[in-house]
Amino acid sequence: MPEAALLLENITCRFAARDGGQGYTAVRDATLSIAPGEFVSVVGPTGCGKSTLLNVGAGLLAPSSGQVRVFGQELSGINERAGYMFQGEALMPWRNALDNVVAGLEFAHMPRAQARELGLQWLKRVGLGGFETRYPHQMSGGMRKRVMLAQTLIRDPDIILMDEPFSALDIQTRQLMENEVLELWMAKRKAVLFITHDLDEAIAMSDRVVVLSAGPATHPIGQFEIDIPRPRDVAEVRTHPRFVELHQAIWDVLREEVLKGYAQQKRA
Ligand SMILES: Nc1ncnc2c1ncn2[C@@H]1O[C@H](COP(=O)(O)OP(=O)(O)OP(=O)(O)O)[C@@H](O)[C@H]1O
Repeated sequence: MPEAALLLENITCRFAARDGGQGYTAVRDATLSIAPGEFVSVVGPTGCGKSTLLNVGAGLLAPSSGQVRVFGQELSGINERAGYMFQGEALMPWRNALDNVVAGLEFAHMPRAQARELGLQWLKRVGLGGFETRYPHQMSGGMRKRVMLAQTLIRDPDIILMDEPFSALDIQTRQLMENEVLELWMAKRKAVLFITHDLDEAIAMSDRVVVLSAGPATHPIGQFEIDIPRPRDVAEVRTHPRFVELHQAIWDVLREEVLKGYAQQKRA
């Protein structure tokens, strides 16, 4: 078997309580592997620990126990082979689109002219050719997401970590962006870990969907190969008979957890 691009092995994450109380075990003994070139989505009820797992994979959060391996190497510190696209707005408001896109290259000391050239190419690739001098407040939510996408992909990471990147967008813009991500991914075939609470999105995009249990002590409780042919259009694929079948099968596992998660939130 080829080496996993990203392997989270027996990960447990405990958060200390502020008042010196018991603390909270968000994730317990979770194992998750993503092969090179594989697109894996993780779904689970709200607050179950999806972002926590992603942060562990990014090297932003050290697990309480367990191990992270990146192409076979044990990870300590930031995962330099990964690009990370957050849920919220992560653009620097004082920088225009181009300067936001090339920020990572600048930090990596790429010469300015070369970074600029690459930045303009990437802006074009995400449909923002000619918008390089726009500031974040002069762009729509969808345009800002495109800038974030270019900012993530410009460094050509071998692993792409996405945490509900399109959840704030309206449905049409969201589907356009999902198709764009799939197109870019088909061209480069990097390993993707995609976090979402939207099962339709997960099935439409992925090679494999992993279902997490409700918290505390979240861990994977099911995984499903998405054997629907590519290329896929995320809107059209929803009517594919196999999509409907897979949706039913995954929802059967997820439903119970969503109800548990909801009940816990009401108690909190
Ligand atoms: N730094 C922290 N300190 C204490 N508790 C935390 C911390 N980070 C996360 N948690 C808790 O761990 C649990 C999992 O959080 P996480 O953000 O990973 O869930 P999620 O599945 O990504 O949520 P959502 O679906 O709402 O985005 C939550 O109960 C959260 O309150």
